[in-house]
Amino acid sequence: LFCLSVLQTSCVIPPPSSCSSSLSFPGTVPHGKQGRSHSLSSQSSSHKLPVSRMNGDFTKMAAHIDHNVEASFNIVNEKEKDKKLIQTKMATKVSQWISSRSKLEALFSHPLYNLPRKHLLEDDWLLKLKPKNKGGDSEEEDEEEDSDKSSEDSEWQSDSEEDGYDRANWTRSADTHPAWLRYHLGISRWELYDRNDPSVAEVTQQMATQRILSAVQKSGGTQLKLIMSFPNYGQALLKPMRQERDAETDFNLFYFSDFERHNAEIAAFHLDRVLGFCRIPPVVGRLINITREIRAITTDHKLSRTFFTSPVGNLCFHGQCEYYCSTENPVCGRPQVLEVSLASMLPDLSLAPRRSWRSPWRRSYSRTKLAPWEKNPDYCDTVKQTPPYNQGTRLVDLIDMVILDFLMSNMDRHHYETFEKFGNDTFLLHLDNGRAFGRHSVDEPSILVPLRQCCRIRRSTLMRLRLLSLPGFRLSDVMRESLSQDPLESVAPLLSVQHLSVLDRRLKTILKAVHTCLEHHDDVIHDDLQGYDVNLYRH
Ligand SMILES: Nc1ncnc2c1ncn2[C@@H]1O[C@H](COP(=O)(O)OP(=O)(O)OP(=O)(O)O)[C@@H](O)[C@H]1O
Ligand SMILES: [Mn+2]
Repeated sequence: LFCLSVLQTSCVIPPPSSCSSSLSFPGTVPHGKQGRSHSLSSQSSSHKLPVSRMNGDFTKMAAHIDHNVEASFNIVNEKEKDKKLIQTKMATKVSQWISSRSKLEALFSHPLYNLPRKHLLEDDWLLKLKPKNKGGDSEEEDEEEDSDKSSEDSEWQSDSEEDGYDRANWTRSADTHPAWLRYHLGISRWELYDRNDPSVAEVTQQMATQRILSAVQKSGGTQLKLIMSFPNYGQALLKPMRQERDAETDFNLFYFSDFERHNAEIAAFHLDRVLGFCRIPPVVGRLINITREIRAITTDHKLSRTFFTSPVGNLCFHGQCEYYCSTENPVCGRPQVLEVSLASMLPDLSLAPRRSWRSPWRRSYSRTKLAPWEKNPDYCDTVKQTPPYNQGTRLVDLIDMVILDFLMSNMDRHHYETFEKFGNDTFLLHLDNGRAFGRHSVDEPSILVPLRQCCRIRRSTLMRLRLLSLPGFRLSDVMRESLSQDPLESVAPLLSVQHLSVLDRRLKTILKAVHTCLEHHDDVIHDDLQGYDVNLYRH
């Protein structure tokens, strides 16, 4: 294997892709980000057991149990009753062991979640470190340069330990970078992050625990959001808890007049990852102290002016924004403690501009008007001929997003974004999921309309959905397990049992819709597994 990037000083054999759209064409040399950023390892900290290991363990354990049962039988041969009792005990043990086996680990070890990675060229990375002024890029020179921090790396340095920020001595070497920077440097044309990149777990862990140094309101969008800053210069987008997490959206409310939910932002990140997309920035839950971690440190005067104590003595604020920023719609602590979601910030727009695309299936956002797709059953025929949906993977990317949205009942996907650098050949960012998981008692069939009208789906997506419908990988089970990693789970489950179980129901509906498509059309499958031995990916 060889390594192309001028940045790297050593090469590691690249691991397979952890996310869906980063498929390589068979026969190409895989070239992963681990080959580019030498401090990154392909081992995930949270998923240590590959399934083959677990299967091995299972066989060993089964053999051990068999042996024990046999031995026990010899001793208690004459006592039929005891024999039955032991048999029952052993059977219970085995079933307990099977049920305690991690379905999530098994899922992420499945070949469909470890497809070979697409061959990445320099232009397929969102960001790159500035090239050196001096010629040459040998390892020795890199080290030499790293030690000579006062010259070329000066712009990465900060001596300012005032205000609580860390002293930053970032060089070209990845191990001097904070986790958020390593995560940013890992963003590629086909995925926002690599599921196995340890920096992603580190970013999440740091957002949940690091000291908060600053909190200011984020402009743009309609609801209250804060940008929080951490000592290592990382930042996160905060959305507060505004209603009980299990409160169902009022049936008389339109989709555009509903509060955002912090738990929906968290659960959406997990769902997107479980579906194998990796298109939502890492999100984590946290309990914050409104006085200490917002009011006392904010330099945002517009925000400071909105704090007040409620009649029952809870500390509240409402900020200033287009909707719901009023004394009638406060964000309140108990009495000062508030549940929030923290989403890792994407690279600044000045470094990585993004393009916002209006969804062709956008709702009318009116109480009376219908959107064009609601009036014309053949609407997709037009979309299919309209750039950028007429070539590349844009249409099936949109269908992936529709599947995510139908599962979590998000009707608010009016726009999606892409990184401008990558033009039309890139993944779609699934930002803003705060209005998802609002109702569990009903499903929203209109969210699935693009799939029904277009009848197109990626083969890899369909196969992963089928996998998630099997008892061994059941979507609700892997989601419960994935969410259990979030710190807020210790307060209360992030998704109630009802919200979890509707995931399985909705998954069935999606598979039925695809089945109906397959019965009536012959170009339903976008074959992104062409050239692969599909049997390898069957279950
Ligand atoms: N993790 C992130 N990093 C950087 N920017 C982000 C992130 N998440 C969202 N944004 C940007 O902030 C804008 C507002 O965020 P978001 O859409 O979540 O808020 P909102 O109040 O729900 O907006 P709207 O009312 O328009 O739906 C988004 O359009 C997006 O460009
Ligand atoms: Mn929104």
